[in-house]
Amino acid sequence: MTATAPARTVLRAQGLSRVFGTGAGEVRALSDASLEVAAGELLVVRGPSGSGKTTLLNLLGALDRPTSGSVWLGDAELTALGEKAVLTARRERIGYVFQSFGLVPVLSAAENVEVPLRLRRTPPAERAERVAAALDAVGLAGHAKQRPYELSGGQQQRVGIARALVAEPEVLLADEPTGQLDSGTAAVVMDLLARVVHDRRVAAVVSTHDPELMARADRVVELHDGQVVDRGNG
Ligand SMILES: Nc1ncnc2c1ncn2[C@@H]1O[C@H](COP(=O)(O)OP(=O)(O)OP(=O)(O)O)[C@@H](O)[C@H]1O
Repeated sequence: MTATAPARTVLRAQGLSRVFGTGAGEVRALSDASLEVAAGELLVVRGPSGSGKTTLLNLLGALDRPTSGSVWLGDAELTALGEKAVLTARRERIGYVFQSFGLVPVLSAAENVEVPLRLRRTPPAERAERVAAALDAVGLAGHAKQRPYELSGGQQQRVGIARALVAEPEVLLADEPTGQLDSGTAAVVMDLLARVVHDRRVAAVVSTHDPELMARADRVVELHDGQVVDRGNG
């Protein structure tokens, strides 16, 4: 008999709420949302436009602070850290993938992937090695010198994934990563994301509108009007 150790929880949100003050009054974007993500798990957050997916991902990634509730990354309570410590946690422990890729247009694919390593002051020789390995892992070894405009949308997002993973984060957050891709390319990118999450044992949260992308999820959380309404296939 083989015993499998339960997967380690890496990211945990407890009772997260976020209220935005606007000229027209208060908007409750997220209400009392709780979730956990384990190492090597791909959690998909789905829900209609305006349901709070981006708000939730921004809070999980410490890009925003909740009105109430907490986010834990391992033993560290992200929501209790000061600005400097949050910045360090973001650089060292979390990788981000954006819907519009977020690549720097004047930098090559390799230079874009290198950015997180420069921010972490990784020595140049090690940077070159890790960038090459990251581009290889997303199938772009032959495209290192190309600028973003010389790449297709799917290739640009693969560069985005390589950049998010090059520094070996514990957490990967992707907000609508396939939102600007046609359905065939979206499927390729989502398959790649699922593979790297499982291979590298990253705890990943991916938001999407696209029902087809649910198939790659280990677990699905559904948001409606800022509330977790359903735990889908999990
Ligand atoms: N900075 C802000 N100020 C005011 N209201 C905001 C702000 N950010 C989000 N909201 C509101 O919070 C709610 C949730 O928005 P959010 O962007 O999180 O939804 P979403 O599910 O990501 O939507 P989409 O799928 O369209 O990207 C919406 O009603 C939105 O208008």
